[in-house]
Amino acid sequence: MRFQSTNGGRHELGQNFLRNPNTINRFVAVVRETKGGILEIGAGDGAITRKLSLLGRELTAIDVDERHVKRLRQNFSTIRVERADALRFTLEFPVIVGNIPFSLTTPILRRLLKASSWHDAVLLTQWEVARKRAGIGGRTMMTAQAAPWYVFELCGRVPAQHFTPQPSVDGGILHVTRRERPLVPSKERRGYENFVYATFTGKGRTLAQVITQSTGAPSNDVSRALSDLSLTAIRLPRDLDVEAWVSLWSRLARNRPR
Ligand SMILES: C[S@@+](CC[C@H](N)C(=O)[O-])C[C@H]1O[C@@H](n2cnc3c(N)ncnc32)[C@H](O)[C@@H]1O
Repeated sequence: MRFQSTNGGRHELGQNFLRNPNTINRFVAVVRETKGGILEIGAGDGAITRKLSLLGRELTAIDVDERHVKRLRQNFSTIRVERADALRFTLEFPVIVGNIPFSLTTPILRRLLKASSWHDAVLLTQWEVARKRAGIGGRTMMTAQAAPWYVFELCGRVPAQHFTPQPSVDGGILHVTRRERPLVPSKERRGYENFVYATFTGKGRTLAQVITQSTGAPSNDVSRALSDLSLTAIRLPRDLDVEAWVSLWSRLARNRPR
């Protein structure tokens, strides 16, 4: 069935519905391990909503498409259903989940990582995005910036054939957990993020040169820090893990005027 709404067609809304029961169960099994009320983003025709409603927890389902909202309300009388845009709706829920439109992955993730309310997010995103966020094959700048506050875990690959219509790429289940104790004090977050940005975008032939430039620290201090932290073999910022970023921040960048 071709689906139209005042928000645009199926393609614009990223309406790739999950149809594989094993994948739906796998997704909900990750959510089951979390605690507290749940917000489901992009509930669609309720394939995940149905299983979530069996967890016996408070559940709010949103979708931007009014036809889905109408049908969700008819099918799920005990849960709260709202017609809402995931880029605007409140994120004041302990747990945020969803098979989110692939085209909105980055803005939704950015929004989530800025919000302070939730403690777990379970998202079905494009496989490459889920992999990179989880730091497999190198971290993205966004992950490196967020890592002192969040743990990113990859919980499995979802073949494109498990969706209808079939997207051009596989999906991946990403579980993001807020750290109870951040590895960098939250009042230093802006400075830390700037340091990561400056290092990711900095110029230099070696990591030492890049960090010397991004921090303004003397090159001897940078070389000593990299050696003390056993990081001399690392060539690119994306290959630094969260412990390395945090150590470099506290040794070389935190107390330097910028
Ligand atoms: C990939 S489908 C997932 C549907 C269903 N949860 C499933 O897994 O089969 C994404 C859903 O997000 C909805 N959507 C698209 N843009 C949205 C937005 N900005 N805010 C909320 N929902 C949106 C679409 O209408 C669609 O139902």
